[in-house]
Amino acid sequence: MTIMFNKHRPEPLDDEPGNERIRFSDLDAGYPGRPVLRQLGAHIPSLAMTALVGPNGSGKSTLLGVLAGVIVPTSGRLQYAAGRPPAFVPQRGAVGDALPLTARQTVEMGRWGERGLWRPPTRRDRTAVDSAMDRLGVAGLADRQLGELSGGQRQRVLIAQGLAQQSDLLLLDEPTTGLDPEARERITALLTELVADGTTVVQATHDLEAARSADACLLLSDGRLLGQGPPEHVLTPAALSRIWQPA
Ligand SMILES: Nc1ncnc2c1ncn2[C@@H]1O[C@H](COP(=O)(O)OP(=O)(O)OP(=O)(O)O)[C@@H](O)[C@H]1O
Repeated sequence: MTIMFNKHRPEPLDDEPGNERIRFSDLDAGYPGRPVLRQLGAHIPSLAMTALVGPNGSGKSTLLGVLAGVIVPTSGRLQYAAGRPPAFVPQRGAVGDALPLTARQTVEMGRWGERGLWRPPTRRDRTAVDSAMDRLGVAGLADRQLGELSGGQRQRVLIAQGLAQQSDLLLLDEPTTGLDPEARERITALLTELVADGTTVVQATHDLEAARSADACLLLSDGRLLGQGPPEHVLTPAALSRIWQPA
């Protein structure tokens, strides 16, 4: 399983207007020999839900990886308002089914960044894990193997791992993709509650319904930013048909 903690020292915002959690400008990023993001400039509003939207391969996961600090931009500026390092919940498909981990062990991994890999868990760690599992309704699955859980259950365990990191900035890669409507609704409602409780949430999503209910959207196409702002301004029929028109 890839568990990604932000190890880099983030650059602080030079002026703190109070409503921006992350700001980036002229950002280029990608993989060796594969540039993806090109000259992106935008901000992530504080205490709000932001949806990253765009077709397959447009760069949503890459941008999340950059915001999480696990992909280093090749150029540009990336600044964070004061706060905890981000918690990153990767795509469910990126997590191996065959790993011999229980649901609880998976959530406990969320504490590694804070406590270090080899130190025994403290009471604070156990409380953080218990409370994240309760909140996601997965406490009853604690001893079940991750690989034998349903897609929705596994997704909730992964979000609990993110919550156990006790960050005020939660980044999620397609948290509702491939789930049935009930599981989707449950996760969407939980993310909305987290925002109300003071967390800034960013999710990459293919789910236009979820994107329309976000506070802000960044619309990506081919590694470029086509629009940012409230969903009703960004996800217009013209913009959507332009990027999703059949080849
Ligand atoms: N580890 C990697 N190494 C090389 N190229 C990669 C890697 N991961 C992604 N890419 C490429 O980078 C581009 C952007 O991928 P990314 O996963 O960011 O897009 P996405 O919008 O999240 O797509 P999807 O909706 O399919 O998840 C794609 O062309 C992809 O093939």
